[in-house]
Amino acid sequence: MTTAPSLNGQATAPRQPGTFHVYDTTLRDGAQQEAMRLTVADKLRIAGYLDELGVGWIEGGWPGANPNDTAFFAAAADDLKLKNATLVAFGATRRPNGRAADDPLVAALRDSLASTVCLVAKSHVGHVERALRTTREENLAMITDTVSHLVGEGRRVFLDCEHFFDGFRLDPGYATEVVRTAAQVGAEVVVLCDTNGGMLPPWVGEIVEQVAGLGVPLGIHAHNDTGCAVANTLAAVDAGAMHVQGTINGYGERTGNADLIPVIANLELKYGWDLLPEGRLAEATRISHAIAAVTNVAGSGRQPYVGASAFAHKAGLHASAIKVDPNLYQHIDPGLVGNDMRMLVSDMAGRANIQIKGEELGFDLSDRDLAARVTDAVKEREARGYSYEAADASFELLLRDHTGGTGSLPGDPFAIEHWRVHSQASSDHATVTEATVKLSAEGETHLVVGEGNGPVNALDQALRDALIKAYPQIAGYELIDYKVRILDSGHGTDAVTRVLIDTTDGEHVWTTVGVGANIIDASWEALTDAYRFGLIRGRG
Ligand SMILES: CC(=O)SCCNC(=O)CCNC(=O)[C@H](O)C(C)(C)COP(=O)(O)OP(=O)(O)OC[C@H]1O[C@@H](n2cnc3c(N)ncnc32)[C@H](O)[C@@H]1OP(=O)(O)O
Ligand SMILES: CC(=O)C(=O)O
Repeated sequence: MTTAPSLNGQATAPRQPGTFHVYDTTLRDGAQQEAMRLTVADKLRIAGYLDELGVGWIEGGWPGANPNDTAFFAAAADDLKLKNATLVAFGATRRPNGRAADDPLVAALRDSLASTVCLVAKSHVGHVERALRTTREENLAMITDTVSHLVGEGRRVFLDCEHFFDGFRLDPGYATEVVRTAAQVGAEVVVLCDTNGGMLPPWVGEIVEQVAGLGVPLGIHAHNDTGCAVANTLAAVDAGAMHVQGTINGYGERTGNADLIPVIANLELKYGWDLLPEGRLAEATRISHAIAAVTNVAGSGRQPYVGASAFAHKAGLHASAIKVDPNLYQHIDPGLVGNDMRMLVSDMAGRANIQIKGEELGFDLSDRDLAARVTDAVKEREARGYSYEAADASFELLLRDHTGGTGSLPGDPFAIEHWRVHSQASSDHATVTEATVKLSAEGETHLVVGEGNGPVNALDQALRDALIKAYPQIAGYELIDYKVRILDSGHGTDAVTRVLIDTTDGEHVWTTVGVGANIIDASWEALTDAYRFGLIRGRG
């Protein structure tokens, strides 16, 4: 373990495993994200992934608040076998002027059978008086009664102080009293929450440092409304917090919570602390993407550490230095978080991008002149509207043309003689589209007519029927996506059009691009390249 410098230039104290909590709230606060709806089965799968990642605590939801969360805790008690993590039930302090022992929502926490409970409590006088509509004293009594009741029932208790930072700025004495009270009656960690997400790192650091003087183990729960949730979390840690809360992919209410993966990765890779079990950080990218597949809410490609673009390089100057040493333009080795470096090909590419990408695809572009010719061709075609960043297969065909059919892509599988397409209205006013394609393949000529629900569909049908005679494997190809983008929309109906087509053979997916003033020309180019690429690669 190394000791890394903190922002103020002082050495950050290394923490030993076990003394620091990594607490995930994807299943509770993450599920508060707009349009997120997790079933019990989804929650069980996500809990499994979180356990694999190696977080210490998984907040599973609020039993008693809705049937789904109550059912999740029942299912978890039966089926969830966690190896690393402890499952936590979330809930609120009892209602004002009652008894925790009689409160139905506190009963649901007990009934959840979770060994650890995280209670949310008010720490902002405005919320006590206006939202809870009770007195400051009664709020402290609610905390005292609920924490001691659950501790008495054998539960470990953490306490989330809602709106702590705003509350502290308004009335530091009362906010501090809430922390002291909770700790005195048995809360193991008191978590300071930036519920409205309006804080900035220096403000968080200053307040946490003051509260840390109490000697109570502190946690941090930061929302991302200023775009500072991860930075605020680190500021709290620098000031003494020993428990970080966050969600995978930063899911959560409004703009989300602190994204737990960058929080962990920063603490492990920049501060040099060991937080996850050995080797688990290298699973972060896979697990982030697997959880996104379950939530059906994709993470951003630009997510730090785990995003598809996190180590993608587009600019020529970057690529030329990366050829010498990837570390010159990367803050870490992507493999440390299970991600990969990607080289992008576009009009911002220089020779180095083309050489690195070509090498990745099995082409020898070490000849400077050849690499320069391909670079020029890419720039010239991108200026006309092609986009090779999104269409690896078309880039591979372009490389093949420039390397004379050598490398991994030998000769052309078919030659088009001509094609035409026409649509006409039938007697019942439906539009019928027919396409004719004549091509030669494997020494034979095929003339085929196809019908479709539109010109592109009819052309695809005719092309497929013509090729299938020579290449039966085409039956296994499927066009899975077709995207059209108008490039100079100011031109109206005579604008240049870019078409991107995704094709699969059931195992691989490849993307081809076509460009033209005529949408059918653009589609035809992307379509023929899709079949050409699949057939050539199938031979290799
Ligand atoms: C900052 C956070 O994200 S905390 C987590 C928030 N998550 C959720 O709210 C999701 C789950 N919530 C729910 O399903 C519901 O709000 C329930 C079941 C908890 C409560 O539902 P209802 O009884 O219909 O009350 P409602 O939601 O309208 O209002 C919340 C009540 O809790 C009270 N309350 C708010 N915070 C607390 C607290 N820390 N301790 C005790 N009571 C509280 C409010 O004063 C209000 O009381 P009232 O019923 O006397 O007006
Ligand atoms: C508890 C919580 O989710 C918050 O204060 O944001």
